[in-house]
Amino acid sequence: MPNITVRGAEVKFPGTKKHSEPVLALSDVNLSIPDQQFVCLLGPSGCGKSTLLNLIAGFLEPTDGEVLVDDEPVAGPGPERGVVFQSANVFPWLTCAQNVAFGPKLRGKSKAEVAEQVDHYLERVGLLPFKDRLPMELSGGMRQRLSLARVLINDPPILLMDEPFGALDAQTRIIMQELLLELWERDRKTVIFVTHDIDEALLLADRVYVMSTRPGRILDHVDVPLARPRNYQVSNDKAFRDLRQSLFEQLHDDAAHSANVA
Ligand SMILES: Nc1ncnc2c1ncn2[C@@H]1O[C@H](COP(=O)(O)OP(=O)(O)OP(=O)(O)O)[C@@H](O)[C@H]1O
Repeated sequence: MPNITVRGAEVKFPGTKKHSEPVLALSDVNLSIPDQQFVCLLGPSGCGKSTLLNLIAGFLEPTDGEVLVDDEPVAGPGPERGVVFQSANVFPWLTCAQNVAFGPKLRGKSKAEVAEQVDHYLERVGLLPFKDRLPMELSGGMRQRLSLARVLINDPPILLMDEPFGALDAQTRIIMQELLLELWERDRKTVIFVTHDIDEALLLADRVYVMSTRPGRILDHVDVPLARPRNYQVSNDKAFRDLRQSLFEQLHDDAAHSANVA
């Protein structure tokens, strides 16, 4: 089972015609994520959360340092890392069932096996009654469920999620967070989940990594001692409220400090 190590990672984007200065997006980032841990990367907009996730996904290479999965350097995207993006990643011309079948079909699974798996994963995300619908007939939350099913059917041991519920309304967002918790309780995949929402991070994570304003560094990590299984009511716990306050202060102080030195 894989674990993830990021050592001394730096990402510097070269200057472009529009922005002639290079952008130092990440500086000396170190992480060690054991199997089955649910980790949130928490930080303000533009601090480099997506850049860090893209490094681990293998979409980007570090300009310094290294990223290892199961002690092997990451040399590009791989089947053991499933990625869920903020906007639903689905083919609009395929039905829900066809969308979910896409991955296993590509891997040459038999028709019967694919059909059975498609039903199973659509059921798990609550979309089985919509299997013959097109994505445009679904709500935003349902489309994101479909994205999740498309990734889960490939059964990657690692899930990389980039603000997957960021575009959803508050109620749908809670339902999706609880669905993700339920799926995770059963599968215990290693999850790295990007968010700028403190409550979301505390509801979901075993460990929250707090990132600084740009260039992104890991300021701190906080282990979340709240009992599992969790649902949204955990936010009424005193421990939750205390952690929320302390994370808020940490993010606030870092933002104030960088505003003063800017
Ligand atoms: N391809 C790129 N070329 C140049 N600069 C980039 C590129 N991608 C990201 N950046 C810059 O790197 C910094 C970090 O961006 P990133 O998207 O990782 O932040 P983020 O924390 O995920 O932000 P948000 O929460 O708003 O999505 C930003 O200043 C961004 O403008």
